[in-house]
Amino acid sequence: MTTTHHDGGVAIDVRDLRQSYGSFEAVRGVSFTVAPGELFALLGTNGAGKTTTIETLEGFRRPTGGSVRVFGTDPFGQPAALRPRVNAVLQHSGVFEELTVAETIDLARDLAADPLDTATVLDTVSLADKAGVTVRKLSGGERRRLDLGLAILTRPEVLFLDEPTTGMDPEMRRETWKIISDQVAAGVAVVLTTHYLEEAERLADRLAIMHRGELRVAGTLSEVVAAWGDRIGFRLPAHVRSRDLPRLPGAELSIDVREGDPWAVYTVTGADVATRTHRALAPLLAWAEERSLSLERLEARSASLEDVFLSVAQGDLADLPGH
Ligand SMILES: Nc1ncnc2c1ncn2[C@@H]1O[C@H](COP(=O)(O)OP(=O)(O)OP(=O)(O)O)[C@@H](O)[C@H]1O
Repeated sequence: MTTTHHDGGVAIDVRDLRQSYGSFEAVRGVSFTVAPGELFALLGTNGAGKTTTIETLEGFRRPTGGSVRVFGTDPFGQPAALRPRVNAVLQHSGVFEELTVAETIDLARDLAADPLDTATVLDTVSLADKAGVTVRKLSGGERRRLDLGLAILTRPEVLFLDEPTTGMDPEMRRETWKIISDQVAAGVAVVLTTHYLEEAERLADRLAIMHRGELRVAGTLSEVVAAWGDRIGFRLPAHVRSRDLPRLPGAELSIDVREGDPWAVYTVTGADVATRTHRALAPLLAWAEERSLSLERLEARSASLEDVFLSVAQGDLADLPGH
C-alpha cells in the first residue's frame, strides 16, 4: 500500500539522520527540511557525509537512525511511490558510452511516464549540436549537462544534484545555474551538494555546512554570514607586536598570516554588527594616528561564506558564534 502524506509544504524532511558503514558512523544526527520551490545546498569538507545523506534520501540506503521522508513517504521502504516524483544527478552517471546523446535521452524517455520531448531536453541543456555525438566523445562538462537533462526530463518535483557542475568551465557553470534556478522557480525542491561556494551563494535559499557527519552551520546565506560577524583587518605594521594593538569595543583580536605576513584581524559579532564595526573603527584609527602608523590594506567587511566554511573545516568551533 502506498501512503503519501501531505506535509503542509514540506517536500523533504530529514530528522536526526544517522548512517553507518560497519562501525563507522558517516552521518551523525542530521536534520533539515526542504520546501517545494526551495534550493537547499549541502556544503562540506571531503568525506563529511553529503553523498551518504543524499543517497539515503534517494532510498539507496536504510537509515541506521532517525528518519527521512520525501512527500511524507519513506524512500527506502516505498521507492516505487516516489520514483515518478524524484530524480537526481549523481556523482557517477550510469549512461552507455556508445549511445549518442539523442539515443540516451530517448532511452530515458521510454522509461518515464510523462517525459519532456527530446528537442526540449536538448535545447534546455544546450546539447542540440551534440545530439548525434556518442557519449564517450563528450567533454566532462557536457556529460554533466547530459546528466542534468536526463534528470529534468521526467519533470521531477524533487531533484537531488550531487556536484552537478564539476568539470564545467565558468560559462557553462553559469548557464547550468540558470537551468537549476528555472527548476526551483517552477516549484521543484532541490538538494544540491557542491564544493563551489559561489554556486551555493548564487543558488541556495538555505544552506548548511557539514563536517564529520554533522551539520555545523545552517540557515540562509545572510543568517550564516551575519552570525559569523564583520572583520576589521590590516597588515601588522613593522615593529608593532600583537600585544601592542589596541582593544576595540565589541571586537575580538586574532593574528592571521596572509601572504606570509602577520595580519591583525578583529572579529565583531553580536546584534547590530554594522554599527558595532563602525564604532570599533574610530578608536583604531585614533590609535594609529597617535603613533603615526599607516594601517596598510585596512579593510572592514562582512564575513564571507568562505570564512565560515574554513572555520568549520578547521574545526575551530569554539570560535564560531552560536556554538
Ligand atoms: N560504501 C562505503 N563504505 C564505507 N565507507 C564509506 C562508504 N561510502 C562512504 N564512506 C565513508 O563515509 C564518509 C562520508 O562519505 P561521503 O561520500 O558521504 O562524503 P561526502 O561529503 O559526499 O564527500 P566528498 O565531498 O568527498 O564527495 C567518508 O569517510 C567515506 O570514506
